[in-house]
Amino acid sequence: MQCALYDAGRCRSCQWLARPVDEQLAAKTADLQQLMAAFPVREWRTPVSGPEQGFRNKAKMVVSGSVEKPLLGMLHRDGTPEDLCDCPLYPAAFAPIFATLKPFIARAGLTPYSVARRRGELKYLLLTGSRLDGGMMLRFVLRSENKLAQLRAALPWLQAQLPQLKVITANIQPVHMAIMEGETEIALTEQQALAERFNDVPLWIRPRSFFQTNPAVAARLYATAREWVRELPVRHMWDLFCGVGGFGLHCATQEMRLTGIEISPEAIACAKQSAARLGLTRLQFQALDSTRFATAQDDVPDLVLVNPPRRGVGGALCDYLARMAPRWIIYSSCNARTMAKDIALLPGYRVARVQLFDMFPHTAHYEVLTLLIRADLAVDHCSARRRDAVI
Ligand SMILES: C[S@@+](CC[C@H](N)C(=O)[O-])C[C@H]1O[C@@H](n2cnc3c(N)ncnc32)[C@H](O)[C@@H]1O
Ligand code: SF4
Repeated sequence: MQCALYDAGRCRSCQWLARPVDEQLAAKTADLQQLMAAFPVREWRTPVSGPEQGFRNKAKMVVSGSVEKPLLGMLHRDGTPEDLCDCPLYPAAFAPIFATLKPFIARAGLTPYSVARRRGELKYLLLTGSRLDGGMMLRFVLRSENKLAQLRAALPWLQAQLPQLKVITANIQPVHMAIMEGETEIALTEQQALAERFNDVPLWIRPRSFFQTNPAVAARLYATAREWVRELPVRHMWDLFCGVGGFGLHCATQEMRLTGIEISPEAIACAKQSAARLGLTRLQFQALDSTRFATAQDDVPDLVLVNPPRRGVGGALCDYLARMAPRWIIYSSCNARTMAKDIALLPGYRVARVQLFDMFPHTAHYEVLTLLIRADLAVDHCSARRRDAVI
C-alpha cells in the first residue's frame, strides 16, 4: 500500500508498511507458530485477511494548530503536530467529514488544546463510521464544559452539512495527560447509539463501548466462531469480555442459553438492544468483571468463549476454567503472547484449531481464534475422526 505520509517520514505508525502484505502475513504466521510451539495444534486454518486500505472504521484525531487553521492527526514525540486527514487507512467517506470539521471548529470557536501551554478546549475528535448505512458517530473531547453552549449553538450548521452524523456527543476530559477520554459524556443528539450490522447480526456502537476497528475482518472472525460453535453440541455458553456482544449474538440460537459478561455498562446496553432486536430470549448480558462473575458460578457451561484485552485472561480465570473444565474453550485474542501464557495454565486442554485474522494490516499485530478441547474429549474426537471425520 502507498502512503504519502509514510513516504515523507511524517507518520510511521504502520511499522510494516514497506513490506508487501503476503510477506506481513507470513511473518505473523511464523510468530504465531513460534508462540504456539509448546502446544501441538491439530489443525492450522488458512489465515483470513481483508482490504489493505480504507478498512478502519474509527479515527482518533488529536486536534492541534489554531482555531482558524486546525490540524487533525497526531503529535510527534517532540510535540510537533501532524495532520493525518489523508491517512489511507480511513474509508473515503471520512474525507468530507474532516474537511467540514475544520471550518466548523472556527465557527464554534473551539480553540484546539495546546499540550505545551495547557490552554485551549478541543483535545480530540473521535469519529466512527458504520458500514450499514454510512451513519457516523462523532465525539468532541473537550477540556471542560466552558465551550459547550457555543458547540451546541453551532451544531445545527454541522448537522445540515453532514446529515450522516447520527450520533454526536461531547466527552469532558479535564486531566492533562495522554488519556483520550474522560468519565463524562454529554449527548448532543437524540440518537445515542449507531446502528451497525455484521453478517446478519444487528450491532450497536455507543460512545464508551469497545467496537472492533476492522469491520471486514471482524465480521469474518464472528462468522468463524459461529461456525465452530455450531459444529459442537453446545446448549449453554458464556461470552466473556463480550463488548457489544458480537461473538455471543452470532453464536446464539433460540434454544441455546448464553450469558455475555462485560465491564462496560454502555457496551452491555448495546448487546441487550441487539438481543431484543433478534428476539433471543435465552440470551442475557450483564455488566460485571468476567473473573468475578465466573468464579461465583458453580454451574459451568458447555463452552466458554473469551476475548480479553491485550493483557489476556489472567491466572485467576484460567485457574477457575482449569478446575471447572468446560468441554470447550474458544479463545479470541489480539495478543498471542498472553494467549499462549494463558493456554499454558490450562494443561487439561488440547489445541484443536487455530486461525489467524489479519485485523491490523501493516503492523506486527494480529487477531487469533483458537479452539481448545478438554483432553478427555480430544482423545474421543481423535478416534471419532478416524471413524467418521468429526472435527
Ligand atoms: C478485545 S475487547 C473484545 C470485545 C468484544 N468481544 C468484541 O468482539 O468486540 C475486550 C473487552 O473486554 C472488556 N473488559 C476489560 N476488562 C474487563 C473485565 N475485567 N471484565 C469484563 N470485561 C472486561 C473491555 O471493555 C472490552 O470490551
Ligand atoms: S497510520 Fe496512516 S498515515 Fe500513518 S503510516 Fe499508517 S497509513 Fe500512513
